[in-house]
Amino acid sequence: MTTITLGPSGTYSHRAARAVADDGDIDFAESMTAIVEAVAEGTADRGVVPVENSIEGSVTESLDAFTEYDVAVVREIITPIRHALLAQDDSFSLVASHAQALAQCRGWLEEHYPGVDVEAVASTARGVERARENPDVAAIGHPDNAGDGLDLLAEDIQDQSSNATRFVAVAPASERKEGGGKTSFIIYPNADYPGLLLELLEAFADRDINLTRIESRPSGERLGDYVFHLDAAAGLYEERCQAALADIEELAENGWVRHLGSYDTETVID
Ligand SMILES: O=C(O)C(=O)Cc1ccccc1
Repeated sequence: MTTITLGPSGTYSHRAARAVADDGDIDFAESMTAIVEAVAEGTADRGVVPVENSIEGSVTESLDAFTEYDVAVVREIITPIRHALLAQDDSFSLVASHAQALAQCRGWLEEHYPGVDVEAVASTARGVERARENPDVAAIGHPDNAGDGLDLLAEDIQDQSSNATRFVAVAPASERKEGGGKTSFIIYPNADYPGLLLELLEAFADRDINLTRIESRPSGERLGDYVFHLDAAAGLYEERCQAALADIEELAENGWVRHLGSYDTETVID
């Protein structure tokens, strides 16, 4: 079974993917969209992408890919993220990393290297590659990337000590499950009236279903028109969850509702 995730080797996504790929068969792609697309088109069996970080919030590219491609969410992996600064020595003038990592360490960088240039690259491991090639470049990434010419200049440089990222494993849509403690929905009501969002939320509240997350993303159709990503702490095997789904489908009769399936959560510390 091939699992695809953000590469090259050594990214945080790679670490999360190891928990999914028991056989170690892991392929790499350069973007969240490419990972979700590979699963939707059948070139990989599983994809592992980050969806949310406790400091920086949503990974919007992953959410938008779930709207664009029909896939199932089959697992959720929460993992603590501890960033290190890696370089050949202290003489660097540029810090290269994934935009999320740069944002999670913004305060630390301003305090310790004020005015240093930053450059967003496709992944933390891409930044590590750049730093290995060029003494002017430092990278932010997992400390295990040190060695082979790269020193650990500082560890635990994230702005909050409890920095965690939620990853999901996606599978082909045909593998959607009803069993699991959580369910993800994407709702496009294609409507705009006072109380619409309240009614969508009531479908869950009235049945005592806790929502763990709601995020609006622009639909791309027109300004002020949104797609809602909603995670509920209930499985589709539960009657109350099916009833909530029926309600939101009715409310979104001019648009669409997609459930990405039910799944369980696990915390992976490594
Ligand atoms: O670039 C990586 O290593 C990723 O997997 C994306 C990412 C970046 C920062 C925190 C969590 C995930």
